[in-house]
Amino acid sequence: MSGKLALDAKGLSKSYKIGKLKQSVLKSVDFNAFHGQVTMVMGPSGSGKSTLIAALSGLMKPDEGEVMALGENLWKKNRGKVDKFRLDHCGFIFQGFNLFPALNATEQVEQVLKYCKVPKAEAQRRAKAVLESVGLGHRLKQYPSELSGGEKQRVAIARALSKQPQLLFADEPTSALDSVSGQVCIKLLHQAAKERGAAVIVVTHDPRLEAYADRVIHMEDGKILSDTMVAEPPYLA
Ligand SMILES: Nc1ncnc2c1ncn2[C@@H]1O[C@H](COP(=O)(O)OP(=O)(O)OP(=O)(O)O)[C@@H](O)[C@H]1O
Repeated sequence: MSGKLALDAKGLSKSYKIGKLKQSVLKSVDFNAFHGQVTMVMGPSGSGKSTLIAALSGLMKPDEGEVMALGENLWKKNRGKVDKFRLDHCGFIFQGFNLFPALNATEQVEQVLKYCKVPKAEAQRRAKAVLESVGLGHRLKQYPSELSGGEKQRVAIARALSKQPQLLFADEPTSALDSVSGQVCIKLLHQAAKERGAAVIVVTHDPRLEAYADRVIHMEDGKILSDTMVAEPPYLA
């Protein structure tokens, strides 16, 4: 699986209308990502990174262009099938963690598995195992208000990993974290690519994360300016 094309997008364009003004946010962008690789998307604020992720993951339909995701033409599907694709194959990690305040760490993960129709006993077993794998075996019953920022992000990562997605999207996953927690977070994403063959796409401003990237893409003003394969990622050194 590793090294195979997971995402292949061509000619993605998107504009937003604000009053009478039309702002072009993606300008015919071609993008691809491979299983087993961490692809980092960097660029200034407003350059279209989050919009690109949204178009690649089935969150927002582009005005033009095509996304082949795991061999399927994503935007040719009807809304329900796009949602189902996202549920079955995509994991998301966001800057703000997006945890439910009323659920403890285990329940956060079980909730997602319930949506994926995993039987209850299996969901309980998997939630515990995945939380242990991100180093939260001692925080299984804690609520978000009782967890540090780094721990909350690890719950969010556990939740995203629990359904074993082939496509993992992280949008500024470390920006609310101190550098140690940020490193733990990126190492877990890196592990998902290397051990499970997920295609991991990370939008970030954080240059420290480049050390874990197989590929770094720079965006500016709705276009890809550069796309660099890191021949020997520094983390191996
Ligand atoms: N729903 C929307 N309606 C109108 N404009 C939007 C919408 N979403 C994004 N934009 C605009 O599109 C542009 C690109 O936004 P996007 O979030 O993709 O950029 P970004 O590179 O991810 O920025 P940041 O690094 O600040 O998160 C911005 O100017 C933003 O204001």
